[in-house]
Amino acid sequence: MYKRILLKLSGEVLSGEGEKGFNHENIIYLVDELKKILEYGTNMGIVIGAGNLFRGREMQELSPTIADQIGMLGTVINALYLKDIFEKNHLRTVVVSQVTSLPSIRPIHYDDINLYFDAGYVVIFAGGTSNPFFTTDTAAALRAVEMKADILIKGTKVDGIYDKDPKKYNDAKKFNMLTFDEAIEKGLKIMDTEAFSICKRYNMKILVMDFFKKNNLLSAVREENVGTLVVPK
Ligand SMILES: Nc1ncnc2c1ncn2[C@@H]1O[C@H](COP(=O)(O)OP(=O)(O)O)[C@@H](O)[C@H]1O
Ligand SMILES: O=c1ccn([C@@H]2O[C@H](COP(=O)(O)OP(=O)(O)O)[C@@H](O)[C@H]2O)c(=O)[nH]1
Repeated sequence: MYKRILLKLSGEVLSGEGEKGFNHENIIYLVDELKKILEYGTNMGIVIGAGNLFRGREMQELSPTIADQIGMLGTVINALYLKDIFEKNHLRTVVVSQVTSLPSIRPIHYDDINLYFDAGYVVIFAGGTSNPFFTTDTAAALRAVEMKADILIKGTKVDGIYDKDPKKYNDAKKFNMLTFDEAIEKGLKIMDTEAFSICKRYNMKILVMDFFKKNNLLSAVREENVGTLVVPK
């Protein structure tokens, strides 16, 4: 069983696929799925996206640098929203970020991360990488390496990595396992090349799995055969 994981969740986990905003049922589903894992004492870092609010590339009328800063602020909004709901459901949570100074957000200090985990807190990393032109997948790769996670788990709306987008092609074939080099060479669009290449450099395994299937996250953390694993060799 993995002891320390970085979970990357798309903003749409909070709204429902293709929706905007917050859907309480979806968020309670997330809380329930996390509780099943946290009861084992698993150290849990979360990088949350902002697709339920703003994606830089969707704001064509704006300059990309501004649109992306709005996108990053969206991840901060999601992180604070989650912190409150988590705590109302008895999950102690700390939000850390470099992009904003607000009373409920702490700066990222490496020395503190272990203290938060030891005290049983979920750590939500908000604000992406702090730079425009990146995505929260790349932030997840960075934070996974920084917090020395056993694995980066991308919880998403498909059940793994395919040779082409399974939402567009019925004949797409799923991989059970592939290497970072294969993922990069094949140009698989499930994650950014930047994220794959950071994980490759630091030997950080990635698991892509269907977050919307009940108990799937627990199976993933128990190292059962779900989703697609991306490994160094
Ligand atoms: N090779 C691929 N294998 C699996 N999913 C893929 C692939 N290429 C594109 N996708 C798409 O990537 C999506 C998941 O990425 P996700 O990060 O959740 O999206 P976003 O970041 O846009 O919210 C899936 O819905 C799927 O349609
Ligand atoms: O390091 C980062 C992370 C995110 N973003 C912006 O924040 C938005 C939301 O992140 P993402 O698209 O990764 O969210 P998700 O699709 O996972 O919900 C992106 O579209 C970018 O505009 C950014 O500029 N830099």
